[in-house]
Amino acid sequence: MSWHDESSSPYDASELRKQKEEQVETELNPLGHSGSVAMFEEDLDGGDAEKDYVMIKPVNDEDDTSVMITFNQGITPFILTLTFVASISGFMFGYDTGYISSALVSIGTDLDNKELTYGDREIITAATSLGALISSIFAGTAADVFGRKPCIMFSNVMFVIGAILQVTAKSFWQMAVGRLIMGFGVGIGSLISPLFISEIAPKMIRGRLTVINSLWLTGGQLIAYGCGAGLTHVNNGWRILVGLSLIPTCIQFGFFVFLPDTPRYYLMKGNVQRASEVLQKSYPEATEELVQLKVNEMIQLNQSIPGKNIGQKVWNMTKELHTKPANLRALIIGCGLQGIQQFTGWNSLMYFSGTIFETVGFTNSSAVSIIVSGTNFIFTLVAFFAIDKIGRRKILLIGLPGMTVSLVVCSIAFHFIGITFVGNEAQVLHGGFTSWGIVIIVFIVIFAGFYALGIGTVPWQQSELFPQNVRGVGTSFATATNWAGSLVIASTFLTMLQNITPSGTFAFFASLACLSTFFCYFCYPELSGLELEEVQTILKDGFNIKASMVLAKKRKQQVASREKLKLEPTHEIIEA
Ligand SMILES: O[C@H]1[C@H](O)[C@@H](O)[C@H](O)[C@@H](O)[C@H]1O
Repeated sequence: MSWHDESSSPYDASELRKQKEEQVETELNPLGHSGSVAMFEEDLDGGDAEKDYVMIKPVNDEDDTSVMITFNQGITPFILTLTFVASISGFMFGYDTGYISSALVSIGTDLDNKELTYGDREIITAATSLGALISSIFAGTAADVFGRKPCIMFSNVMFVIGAILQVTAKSFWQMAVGRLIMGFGVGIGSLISPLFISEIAPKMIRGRLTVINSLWLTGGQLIAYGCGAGLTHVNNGWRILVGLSLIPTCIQFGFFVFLPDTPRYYLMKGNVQRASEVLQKSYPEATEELVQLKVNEMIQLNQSIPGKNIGQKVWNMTKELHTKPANLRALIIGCGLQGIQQFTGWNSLMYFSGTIFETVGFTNSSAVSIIVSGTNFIFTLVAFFAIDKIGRRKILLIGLPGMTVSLVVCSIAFHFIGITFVGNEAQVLHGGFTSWGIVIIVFIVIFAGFYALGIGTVPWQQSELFPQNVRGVGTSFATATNWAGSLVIASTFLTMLQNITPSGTFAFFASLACLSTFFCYFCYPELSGLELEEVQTILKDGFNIKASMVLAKKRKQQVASREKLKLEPTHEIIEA
């Protein structure tokens, strides 16, 4: 696949600008208002048809190069189909990371005719995270070179090979290699699915649609826990558990044979025709001229990075990502949020909640684990409704303090239970079912709720932070941070329990959650309702928290007051 060569692009930026300004002035300003038009709700052909766009002058637009043309339509079945099919990757992510804890219990002597050692278990668990870390480093660039859709289909192939190797495994190493290959698929899917969804989503519900991926993810974890509990005592039940993962991945592959890639990707490749077709299908009510305007604008705002070959392009993109202030800020936010998501300790509960609950006196630990992952799922659903309406920033700033308090309470409760570790053995001062044990369960469930509402969900909105020309590498860095964090936590949690006690471990997570609240308060602008291209203007000369909140609010008002705007077509929307 070749890179799009800008020199052959039929679009010249200044020509485009002129053309667009003329259109803005003559066609879109029938009432004759002067200056750079902020916003209109008039049909291009001047008819009475339902209005489907607004024109927006972006914030801090010093060089005045662009006028945003945003579709303002509801969601269509086509966009919904694309979203649901892409988010099957989320399900695979959740299911494949979720089934392993129960599979490990039921494998018994099925591999090499001997029990798995503690180290074997760690290797089998960590292999998927390692595979995901490796593939996420390359996935972003691959998505730009080969396309989003072919990469997702490639991840399906990895899932199938990985699952077959595991289902038929007679030896430990075959199982571990199967998990590693499955991890390649998980890493690719975890990056590309949210990226794909954010590129096809209408801006006002982009957050929600991306959360569908997280819903499938946490739902996948819940289903894996449920199936795992049901199959624990079935002979070779773990093979069935792994085999079941083949169904969704084959469905996704089958659908993608017929579905297109994103318009933004087609434009990167210079395929204007295909981009227009997909946009038109996504917004059937938009006029042809409007689609064309949108396409032109996307070309203008998303100039691709120069370079003779892939290596040079990747190098230039990485340079652009680190040297351009808006990109660097996006990178700090993207990696920062993914790091916070992992280092505040949630996955230690996903992987080891059974151990923790047994230690504090619960015999039916798998039931409690299902309650915890069920809470994760339900509050991801709450995030689904809140993320665009209440906004990403607010739910983060509700979630992180809530997590901090829950972790502090757990830390205190662990102190009173008095657990210490001698080797791998937990010794409990006040054993059995105590009131401090109940406090721990209750606050772990509350922690799960606050986690899922904010930091469990928001970091996966990462694609919206980066402009198209560095979106691939940018999301790669952020996703790799996530998997590196997950790997570190999975492999150090038990050691932390032993060395700094459970009370110290939870206090450590609490202090990180507290620091993270400040990070989000100072560095994370409100991006709900903003165009992907508009986010760059926000990050251009600072984190612009205040400006972002004003802008997001105004975008919401625009949508809410469409009727009023028809009567009153000129409103200056944005001031610097
Ligand atoms: O957003 C997800 C989700 O919160 C999962 O429950 C967790 O296991 C993943 O690591 C995370 O990336």
